Amino acid sequence: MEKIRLNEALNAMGIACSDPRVIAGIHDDSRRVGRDWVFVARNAKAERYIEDALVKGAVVVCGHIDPRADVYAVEDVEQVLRQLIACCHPGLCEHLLCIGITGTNGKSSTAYFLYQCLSHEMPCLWIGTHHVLCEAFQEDSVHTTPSLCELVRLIEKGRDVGIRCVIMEVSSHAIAQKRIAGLAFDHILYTNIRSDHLDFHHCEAHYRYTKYALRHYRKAGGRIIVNHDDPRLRALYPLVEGNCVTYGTRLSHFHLHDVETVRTGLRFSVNGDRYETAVCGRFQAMNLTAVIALCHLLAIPVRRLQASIRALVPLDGRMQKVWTRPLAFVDYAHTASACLALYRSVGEIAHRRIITVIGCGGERDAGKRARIGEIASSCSDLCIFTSDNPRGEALTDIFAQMRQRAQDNIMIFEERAHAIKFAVKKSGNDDIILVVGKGDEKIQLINGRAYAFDDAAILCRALREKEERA
Ligand SMILES: CC(=O)N[C@H]1[C@@H](OP(=O)(O)OP(=O)(O)OC[C@H]2O[C@@H](n3ccc(=O)[nH]c3=O)[C@H](O)[C@@H]2O)O[C@H](CO)[C@@H](O)[C@@H]1O[C@H](C)C(=O)N[C@@H](C)C(=O)N[C@H](CCC(=O)O)C(=O)O
Ligand SMILES: Nc1ncnc2c1ncn2[C@@H]1O[C@H](COP(=O)(O)OP(=O)(O)OP(=O)(O)O)[C@@H](O)[C@H]1O
Ligand SMILES: N[C@H](CCC[C@H](N)C(=O)O)C(=O)O
Repeated sequence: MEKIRLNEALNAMGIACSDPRVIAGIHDDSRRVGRDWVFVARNAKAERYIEDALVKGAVVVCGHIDPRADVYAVEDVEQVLRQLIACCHPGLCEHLLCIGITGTNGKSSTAYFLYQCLSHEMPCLWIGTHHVLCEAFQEDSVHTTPSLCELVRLIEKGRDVGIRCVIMEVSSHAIAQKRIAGLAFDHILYTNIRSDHLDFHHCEAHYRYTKYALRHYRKAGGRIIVNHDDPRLRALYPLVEGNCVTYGTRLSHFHLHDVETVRTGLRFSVNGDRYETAVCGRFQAMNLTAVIALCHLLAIPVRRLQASIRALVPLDGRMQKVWTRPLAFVDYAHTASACLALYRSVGEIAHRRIITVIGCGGERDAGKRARIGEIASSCSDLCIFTSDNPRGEALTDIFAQMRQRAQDNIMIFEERAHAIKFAVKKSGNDDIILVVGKGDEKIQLINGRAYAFDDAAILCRALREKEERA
């Protein structure tokens, strides 16, 4: 961080200030600030924490005139926040290899695989939905892409421990809310664009064009790595003037072929080179092809890549096999397209029946619930609808929407743990049990409270108890 005086920084933005203290840091959360920090209260809710920040010795920037000393009123808080960060953290991404990953499904899987492959080459930092991870430290995440202030904090923290590469998942919310303002990526990778978050974006075109807008955050010469199978991504080509590198099962720069689902994971070829991995799920072959394309751009030899992919540790909660007889998986599909990919992958494994436990999150895109209910019930022999982070919504409303186009093989258990136990009770040794929607989440959010909850642990316990009883 540069040594910038408060008066210099604010005066440069036309804000009167004569305070010459050196800015120690900038944050929009009062819990993160200390002496000589700038706390930027971005909205009315945040203004409740002005006193908290002042007590800690911070100065405050907010959108309302406030008579207290050390509080500066500005017209456009968001813009001042971005300018302050640009001024105190110039070139945040310089001398770092920065890779942004976006798409409806597969961001975390792709990012984690890439993190593992690139960590053999240089120290990396992965910023994603559930984890911020590098060799020196690990933090839990709340969002797929943290706020701008948190991103700056994490990248600076990573720089302090010597990371040379940042792999970041970028959500559409983050692009729309400019959480990545001032960041620049060497390469941007698109997994796929389907439908999600229409509660926030209101229409698919807005969602899609928001995702496309990530292209503006490229460093000069940066490449865009695109899933060529996806027609919504092919529409991106004219916008990026020949800077695309394509991958997919259609004719592409990195052509995926001969995918085999085996009991031990996957085998597949890219441009004639054979890869094998313990990662499960046909959909992961596409994510891995994206990783291979990117590693190729970084001049990593195929031999080394084959070895890295053979050694990959799967990401918990993504078609995670937790039991073998019956076969039981935990998966994080929470969009209709992810559900389709999941059932396609599972369908390739020999089985008698498929028993699914699934729910849809509250206070998220309600428009996807009917389609998810339809897919899950029509692809299962028995389908149990249950809770998945209802947040502040009534479960009865969520179930009503999930049932709209569902088959008549559904049952409803409000308690997710009961639903899982019931699925286990009904299963036979040759069946497949799928527990879908929460992946490796460790909490269940109900009415503003977070309760400890772990699909994999509950499923394993129920299966173990059943086995012991038998
Ligand atoms: C609609 C939306 O984007 N809301 C975001 C917004 O909420 P908010 O303004 O209501 O925040 P709040 O938590 O009530 O707090 C108000 C303010 O007080 C501040 N505060 C709070 C407490 C305190 O002690 N001191 C303090 O200063 C907070 O930093 C915040 O600035 O600002 C908060 C702080 O940055 C975000 O956590 C919050 O994301 C909400 C919770 C959210 O869940 N967003 C989801 C939809 C989201 O962004 N999801 C995507 C997922 C995409 C995907 O993976 O597919 C994501 O990027 O993760
Ligand atoms: N390439 C893909 N195509 C279709 N579905 C996929 C693909 N990759 C993953 N999925 C599905 O999406 C689920 C979530 O995967 P992952 O966490 O990698 O995606 P994500 O985009 O990071 O999700 P989130 O938006 O919640 O962060 C998986 O469990 C699987 O069901
Ligand atoms: N990153 C996604 C995850 C949703 C997962 C599902 N379990 C839910 O809570 O809706 C989101 O926040 O929209």
